[in-house]
Amino acid sequence: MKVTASMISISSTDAGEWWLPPAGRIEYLPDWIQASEADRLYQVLERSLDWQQRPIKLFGREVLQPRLTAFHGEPGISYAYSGKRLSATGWPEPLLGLVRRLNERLGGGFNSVLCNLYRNGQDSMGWHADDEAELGPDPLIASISLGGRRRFRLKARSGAGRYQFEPAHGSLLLMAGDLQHHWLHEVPKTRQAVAPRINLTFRRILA
Ligand SMILES: O=C(O)CCC(=O)C(=O)O
Ligand SMILES: [Fe+2]
Repeated sequence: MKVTASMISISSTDAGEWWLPPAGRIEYLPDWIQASEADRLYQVLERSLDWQQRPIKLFGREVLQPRLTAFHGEPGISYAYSGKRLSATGWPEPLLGLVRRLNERLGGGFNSVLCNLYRNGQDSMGWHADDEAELGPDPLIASISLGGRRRFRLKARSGAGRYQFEPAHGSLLLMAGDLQHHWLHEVPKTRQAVAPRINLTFRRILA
């Protein structure tokens, strides 16, 4: 981990757990999925999920999200996201294997996954916290990255700190504790040539 004045860069090969002051925990596991399995997963997911560029409400206006998304999970689970409600219809095969493994190893009770496909450097996700009421007060979010490397940044709501790193192909990032109360995260646009990236954020949506 490289520390500069206001920015902490976590090397993407460093496995570890960090407590972010004043509160919140992240844990990064670069080799959660073996490279050959991660390659296969990327290809299957890119080909088989129903990727769509969905509209969101931004300052009262409808605009298209700058990325493609898909939502899956136990039938009946739905998720209100940026003014839209997404409904799950079940687990396609490759996602079922992943959620079972996460639930066995982490006990997170994950019942849904929001899938993001960043087609190029112009696709992005703006500053936000995963703090919807239906995730409960201190959600555990399990975020798997596949494909190209993109910058993932965290900034304290108080302005007191920033972290950034580039989650590796096949890596798992956990966001836990009261992280979402004190920190925002984003995947910024970049002018660099970057390969497409899939990110899967597994969540437990409370009834
Ligand atoms: O693509 C990422 O790494 C972040 C995704 C994310 O923050 C989300 O889906 O809420
Ligand atoms: Fe998020």
